[in-house]
Amino acid sequence: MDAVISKSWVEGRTRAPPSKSYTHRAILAAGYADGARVLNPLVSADTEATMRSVEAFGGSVERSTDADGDGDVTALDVTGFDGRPGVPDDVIDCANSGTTMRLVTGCAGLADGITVLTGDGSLRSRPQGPLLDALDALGGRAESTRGNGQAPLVLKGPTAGGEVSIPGDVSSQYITALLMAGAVTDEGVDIDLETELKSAPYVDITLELLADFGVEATAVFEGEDDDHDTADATGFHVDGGQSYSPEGGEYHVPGDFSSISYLLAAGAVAAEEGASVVVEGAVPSAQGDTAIVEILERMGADVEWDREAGELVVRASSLSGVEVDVGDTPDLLPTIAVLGAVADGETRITNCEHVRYKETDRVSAMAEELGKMGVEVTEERDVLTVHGSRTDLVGADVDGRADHRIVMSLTVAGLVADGETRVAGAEHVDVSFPDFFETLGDIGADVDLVD
Ligand SMILES: O=C(O)C1=C[C@@H](OP(=O)(O)O)[C@@H](O)[C@H](O)C1
Ligand SMILES: C=C(OP(=O)(O)O)C(=O)O
Repeated sequence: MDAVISKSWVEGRTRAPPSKSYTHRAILAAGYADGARVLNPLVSADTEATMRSVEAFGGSVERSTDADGDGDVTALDVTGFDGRPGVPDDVIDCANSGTTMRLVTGCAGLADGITVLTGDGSLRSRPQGPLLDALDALGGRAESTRGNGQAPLVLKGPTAGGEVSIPGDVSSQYITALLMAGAVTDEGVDIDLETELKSAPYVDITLELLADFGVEATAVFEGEDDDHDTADATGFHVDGGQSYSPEGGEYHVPGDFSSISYLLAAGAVAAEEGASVVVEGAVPSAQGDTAIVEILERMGADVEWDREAGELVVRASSLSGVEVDVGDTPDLLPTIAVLGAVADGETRITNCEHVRYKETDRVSAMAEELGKMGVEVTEERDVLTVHGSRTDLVGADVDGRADHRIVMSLTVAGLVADGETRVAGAEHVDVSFPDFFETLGDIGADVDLVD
């Protein structure tokens, strides 16, 4: 399916979809528990892969829908496997979801037998090697069928826990996987980081959610580190023998700031003079991607965040290029690249090598696709520089690379490009923001979906 976008103004009130990262963790944590009710879940292709996984280990997931009959899922009632996952009857298909594959690898390490994980072509090309080595070091067995550190994966437990060392600059999801599983091992898990940690706020999300499920895990710091920024951690620790149990038996998922970034970007670049876009459901949480608010401010955008009300307002703004380090916030790169294309001057996106290990190499993808729209972009291994100017953007046929974030960010670029922009692979928004096109349409974007 293609999305065909014409230059348009946006204005109005909209709502953030629930967080993908919190939903994955909440479903799996409920699986590790006796069970729990997950309120305001994101139901998307990726989180459905995590639901299937919990079911494969012996749990169940029931959906409750709105009384108004619109089919919106308001809660997931998860029956858990209480820290002891069973051996799955079949291969688990993690589809396009890196989070599912990594977090479920940790869980598979607890099962007394073999678990096989696979996924789509993109997921089968992403790096799993360090996590497989960690599981081996903990006394389990973990193999890539092709011996290249990529899925399909064959995993054998059970592991009792122990000490592992792992790089921190490939994926923080390895740490999340080991902490979530480590809490229900006999001995607990000590993780020593071999390199600096990238995507650190995602580990903060994990620590926050674990605490809400009554599980204690901590970052380890060396020396005189007073500010205790997780990005500076040298390791992590979780005691074994813990039980997952959220207060009141339920957990509420906050709005998703990676998804919000497209709505804010749309408002900043395509709201008419005097008009605004308001995003509800923007409550503070551990999400690193809340940085989009500060990035927009630095670019000169007129944006206000009422944290108490969970409401963001952005107005028509003229933007200037800035330098942004995305070490903590890899998922913002496509949004920032588009903002940079519209802004005057140079936007340098630094510390971005790990953004190449996503659904696609997003550094190259944004350089090439924005290039097709007339934008001058310079790509280095760890830096993407966008030489922006609103007047340079021209509509073009671009490829969403079967990657939800590339599709959504190029759609936002299409709102300000001269002429028609056609983004191939529009259906992939179902990974994190299934209602993306409807939401944009509701605030005035001229977008048609065509087969
Ligand atoms: O743990 C998570 O929920 C995520 C961690 C990040 O990945 P890496 O840690 O692999 O950078 C992020 O890019 C991904 O979208 C979600
Ligand atoms: C990289 C992403 O997710 P995952 O790693 O779960 O595939 C993403 O949502 O941008």
